Order: sequence, then C-alpha cells, then structure tokens
Amino acid sequence: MSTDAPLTVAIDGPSGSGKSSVAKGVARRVGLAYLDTGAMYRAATWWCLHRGVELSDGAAVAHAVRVMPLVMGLDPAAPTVHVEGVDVGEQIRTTQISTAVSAVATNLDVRAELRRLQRAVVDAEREPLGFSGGRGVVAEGRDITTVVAPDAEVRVLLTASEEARLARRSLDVHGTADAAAVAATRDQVLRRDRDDSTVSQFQVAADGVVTVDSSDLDLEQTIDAVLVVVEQVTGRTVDPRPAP
Ligand SMILES: Nc1ncnc2c1ncn2[C@@H]1O[C@H](COP(=O)(O)OP(=O)(O)OP(=O)(O)O)[C@@H](O)[C@H]1O
Ligand SMILES: Nc1ccn([C@H]2C[C@H](O)[C@@H](COP(=O)(O)O)O2)c(=O)n1
Repeated sequence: MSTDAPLTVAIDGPSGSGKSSVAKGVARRVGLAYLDTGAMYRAATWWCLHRGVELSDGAAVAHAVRVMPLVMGLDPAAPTVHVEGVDVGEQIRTTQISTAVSAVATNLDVRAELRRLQRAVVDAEREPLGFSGGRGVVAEGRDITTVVAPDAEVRVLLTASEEARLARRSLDVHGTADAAAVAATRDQVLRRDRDDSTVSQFQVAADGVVTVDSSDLDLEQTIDAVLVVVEQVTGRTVDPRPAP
C-alpha cells in the first residue's frame, strides 16, 4: 500500500455470497485485521444453547449475550473465536447453529450489544495498539456498511445469484452441489436470509456502497474485484497477487 493511513473496509451480503472468504483474502493482501461479525452471532447462539437458555426468551438471550466472555481473533490467516476460553470455531459452523442463529440475530438487544463490540474493534484497529498496528480492519456481515461502520472508507455489497450461493453452500456442507444437496441447503441460505432481512438491509446497496457481483467470478477474481474498489476509492495501490 502506498499510504499508512488507517483503513476500514466494510463488506455485507447475503448468505453464501462469499463475504468471509473474500474479506479474509482482502485483509491478507492489504495487511489488515479481519472481523467476522457473523461468527459473533454464531458464538452468541452457541453460548445461549450451552447455558440452556431458551432462544424464544428474548430477555434471557439478551442477558446471556451481555455477559458472554467472547474473544475474537483478528488474524485473517487464522481467525479464531473463543467463548469462556473454549475454542468454538468449529462448533459454531454446525447445522444446529446455522439453523438457530437467526433467532438470536433478530433480537434487537443482542444486535445493540454485538454492534457495540464490533464498533469497538473497528475503532481499536485504527489505533497503533490494535492487532493490525493501526492499519485497520476488514469487517464483514449484514449491517457493517449501514450500521456498524457506515463511515468506512470502503463499503462493498457482495452479491451472487441464488443459484451460485446455494451451490457454494451445498459444496461446503455436503461436498456436492447435486439437486438433493442443494435442496437440503435451502433453509441455511434462503430461509435464513429471509429472517435476517427483517432486521438488516443487505440485499440492495445503500447510498455510497459499491456492489460486486461474484456470480461468475472465482474466489481470487472476487478478491481482486474488491481490491480494485479499494484502489479506486482510496487512491492506494495494492500489491499484485503473487504468482502461483
Ligand atoms: N467467487 C467466489 N467468491 C467467494 N466465495 C466463493 C466464490 N466461489 C466460490 N466460493 C466459495 O463459496 C463458499 C461460501 O463462501 P463464504 O463462507 O465466504 O460465504 P459467506 O457469504 O460468508 O456465507 P455465510 O454468510 O453463509 O457465512 C466458500 O467455500 C467459498 O470458497
Ligand atoms: N453483521 C451481521 C452478521 C451476521 N448476522 C447474522 C445473520 C446470519 O444468519 C448469522 C450468521 O452469519 P454468517 O456467519 O452466516 O455470515 O448472523 C447479522 O445479523 N449481522
């Protein structure tokens, strides 16, 4: 990069659009920290279930989340999620959590608490003592461009066709994108997006947010497309992708 000024990159999009993979890639190429805010909602869900909190009891869920001892590791090469010292990185990706997480993510008191934690990370990463040494962060989720960091220098809505998103998630979960596997994935992708859309706006780009459609791009091409936005918006130069 040609400048050392702190940089916040905000990426939102629907399930399976590639936010996590692309955000990690962008953070690595630019030398920024990486914050997976979806993992925070997943960790909150894991914590509530772990403590036997009934997810339909909104007040109990909100209380549990306020006292959740959550530690997010911000290294894009090896992001981690710990709750009460337990590495929950794998457990929060299970179908049980994917199915239940929207019930927690649509709780407005939970959103206020996690938004506060997320904003604290964004602000800390602009300071020399942050993980990135003040270089900044790529934060991804559903409301980063609009609510958590509407002041980010770079704001991207990452989209992909429903077909592409279902196929990607199906490959991740079932190792195949045949018709049966795609059908079994619909709840995790489409129903979840429907529920999550009731509290966040991530289907259409807000004013000033640049849309990147990854439907016909592979992962590296999508990372490159977001880096072009970084260069255009900030006037920085990002080092080219190293040859394989
Ligand atoms: N062009 C692409 N851009 C990004 N990811 C892609 C692309 N093509 C395939 N993938 C793959 O799609 C899968 C889903 O990506 P990822 O988990 O990053 O999406 P996501 O938007 O964070 O999903 P969710 O919100 O459901 O967690 C990954 O296995 C990723 O490697
Ligand atoms: N900023 C965010 C991030 C995530 N969520 C919700 C929506 C998802 O159902 C859930 C898990 O996210 P994923 O890991 O699939 O990206 O968390 C949200 O509401 N706001």
